[in-house]
Amino acid sequence: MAPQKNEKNQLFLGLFIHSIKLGELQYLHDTAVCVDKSGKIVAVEQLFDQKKAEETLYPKLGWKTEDVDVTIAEDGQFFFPGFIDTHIHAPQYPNSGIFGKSTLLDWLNAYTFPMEASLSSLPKARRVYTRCIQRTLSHGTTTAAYYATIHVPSTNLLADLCLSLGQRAFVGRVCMDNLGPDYYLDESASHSLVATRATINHIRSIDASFDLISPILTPRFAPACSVEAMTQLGALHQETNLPIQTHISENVDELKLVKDMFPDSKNYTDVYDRFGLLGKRTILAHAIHLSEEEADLVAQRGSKVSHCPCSNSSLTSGVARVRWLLDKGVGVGLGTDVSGGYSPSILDAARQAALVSNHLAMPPRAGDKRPDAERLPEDDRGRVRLSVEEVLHLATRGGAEVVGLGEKIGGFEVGKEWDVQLIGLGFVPDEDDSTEVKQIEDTGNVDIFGWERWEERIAKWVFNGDDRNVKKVWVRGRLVHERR
Ligand SMILES: O=c1[nH]c(=O)c2nc[nH]c2[nH]1
Ligand SMILES: [Zn+2]
Repeated sequence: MAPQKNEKNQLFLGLFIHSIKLGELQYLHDTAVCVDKSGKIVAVEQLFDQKKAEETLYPKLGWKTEDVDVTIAEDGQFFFPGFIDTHIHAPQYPNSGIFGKSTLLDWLNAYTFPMEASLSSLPKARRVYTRCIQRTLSHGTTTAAYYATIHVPSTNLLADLCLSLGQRAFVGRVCMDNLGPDYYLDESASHSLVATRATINHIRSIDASFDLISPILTPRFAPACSVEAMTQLGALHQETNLPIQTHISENVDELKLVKDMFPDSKNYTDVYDRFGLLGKRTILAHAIHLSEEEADLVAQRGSKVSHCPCSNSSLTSGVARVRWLLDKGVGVGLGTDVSGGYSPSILDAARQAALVSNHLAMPPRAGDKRPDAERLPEDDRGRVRLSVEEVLHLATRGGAEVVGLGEKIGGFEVGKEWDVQLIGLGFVPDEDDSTEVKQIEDTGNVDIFGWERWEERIAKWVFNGDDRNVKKVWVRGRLVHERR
């Protein structure tokens, strides 16, 4: 197995929308984008006409008309960079929506460990992982940073399935030799390392240069890893420079646990730092309760944060201060954190990131002791709110930086790879008074378009859109999802 090659060059015509920096979307109307057989963007020109593209662009690129597939965005449709899910647990997918009134530590024991343990079964792993990949692709996720389970064969299977279904992915065998139940625990630190190396070797055997699928070192979180395990993972990172993903500062009981278990460390962030696990390639999920000093250290080390608003609300973990992190220069992306988060959609995560930031902006009630709100000077309350343009940045270009692929994906520049979704918003012209039910089915739930500015349409998409609006999805130029 190896990443598939495309048989033809491709021409895409129409409207392209992407984030060019935090808070700024660029609208490229009447534009042509050429993508070569390797899936790379080789030309971006403002000229909508297919004939003109054939006459002016093809000769420059050495293309012949019969060797090119053409995709045109119709009225109400636009090309948008694929979403990047910087934090998702594939084996927890069947638990989506089941969390009751639990919080992190009891949720892990009640729901999560039993489900993850059951994925030692390869037939079950195949079913669950296939659905998880297909579902996230159908929501426009072209790259995912996956946690698998402690089992090597099913983790390797997740990597195989991502490759064959065409989703760009980071796949991590979960390291946990502590805290978990007897039935779901690495035997020892050294066993944990051997198993991690086995998955790295497997991924190298299916995608030698980690072009589409990359291994990622995955200490579950500090309380689940012994000192030996973290020492060895730090050394493995030093040796391989592979990316790292873990959780940090999600829940107040977790913080107490970390304090008790690592009395010599100054704080939670220092635990990872001591073991060499806090570097440029580290993705830290949640980061809700970090102190000023910890956030400064995260910024200094160049580590990144995966913001998971749906999970943070579902498990009542807290409200992450995204603006505060961004102001410190910390790179932030979005994560679904399935199944702490119940939704597989990064569009949903973007929407919830905006709403959760609004909560930070609301003045606290008298007597409210929560530090986040009280610390905020009144003048800053509006500034903590994340705009539509900002959350879409976190969902795409920001996420690409978080997973270390900022040079490769996240926007429409020559040299980037074609990881893209075609969004259809059910354009209904103002004068169309049709009440046919069929029309509603065809357009998804965003059928309220036709009169407003494009900026307003995008806001409507963020707050009302879903997978029905995702018409086609490509990764590296390969069509990996099409809505029929
Ligand atoms: O959101 C979370 N999901 C998990 O599976 C997990 N494990 C440790 N900490 C965690 N947090
Ligand atoms: Zn998680």
